[in-house]
Amino acid sequence: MKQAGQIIRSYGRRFIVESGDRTYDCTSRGKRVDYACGDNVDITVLNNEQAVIEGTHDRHSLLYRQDDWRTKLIAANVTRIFFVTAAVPSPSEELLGRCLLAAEAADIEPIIVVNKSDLPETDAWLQKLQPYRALGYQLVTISAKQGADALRPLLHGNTSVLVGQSGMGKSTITNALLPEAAARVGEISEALDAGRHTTTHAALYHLDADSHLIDSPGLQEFGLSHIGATELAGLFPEMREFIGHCRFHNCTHRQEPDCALKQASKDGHIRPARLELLQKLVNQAINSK
Ligand SMILES: Nc1nc2c(ncn2[C@@H]2O[C@H](COP(=O)(O)OP(=O)(O)OP(=O)(O)O)[C@@H](O)[C@H]2O)c(=O)[nH]1
Ligand SMILES: [Zn+2]
Repeated sequence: MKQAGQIIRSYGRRFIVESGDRTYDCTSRGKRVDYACGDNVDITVLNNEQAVIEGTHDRHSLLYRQDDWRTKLIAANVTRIFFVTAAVPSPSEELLGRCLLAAEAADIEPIIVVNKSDLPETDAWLQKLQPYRALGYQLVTISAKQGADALRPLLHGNTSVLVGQSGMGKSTITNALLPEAAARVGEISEALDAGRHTTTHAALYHLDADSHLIDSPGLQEFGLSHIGATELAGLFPEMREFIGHCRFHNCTHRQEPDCALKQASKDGHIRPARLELLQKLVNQAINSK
């Protein structure tokens, strides 16, 4: 008999599905792997521990990244993305920029969490991130080692996902918010991860009846080849008002004369680093065709 459930762990090919007050270790029909943590699914129960995923229900949202040929689903049905960053170890501003674009493309609100505020290096990194606040993104500064309660009001009523480079503190945040659940889940993941400390799979935790949190594995890259060249500029909030004012209606904002975005950058309305990111992504989108 089929029953409904939700994927709360995704190991790539194996999934843990929560259904009612039970969890099942699941495989998928035909070895389908296009399921993500947070997906609402139908399962066929085989026994007390095992079930098979038959398919997903419609998704409200899907956050994913795509390198040239590989699609990596990050989380489904999330309403907020927390990009977790810290001054140590070496944060990448490009990765932040790419993640913000993926959030804009998926129509999910991103929030930037600057973790490790206890470290002296944090001030300089926070300064570098101020322009993102001007773009309308919320920045929250915390020290997860001391607690993550400042995030609670932002998590409330949402299904949130933590994304970011490895070592920025996503798991520390999860543990601070959910000491008991994390300890319980630690048992499952230890058996599967053979004692590794780094997060190797996405995991969904319940904060309360309507607030849920997904911790995801650390990212080193964030491929956006699912976003077409013409779509990219519209995902940069500061570029929107200039789109449509270039001399050529199909301007790619690279070599063309009288490009409204390049002019806006010269006039100080668009930071050069952001225009360079756009141009780099347009190059990649055009070359990968
Ligand atoms: N100083 C300081 N260190 C922190 C803080 N939060 C986390 N750390 C440390 O940063 C390191 C990485 O933390 P994790 O929570 O494992 O990072 P992660 O983002 O989950 O990393 P992955 O699982 O690899 O994706 C650990 O040594 C933490 O103790 C903080 O607020 N201040
Ligand atoms: Zn242009």
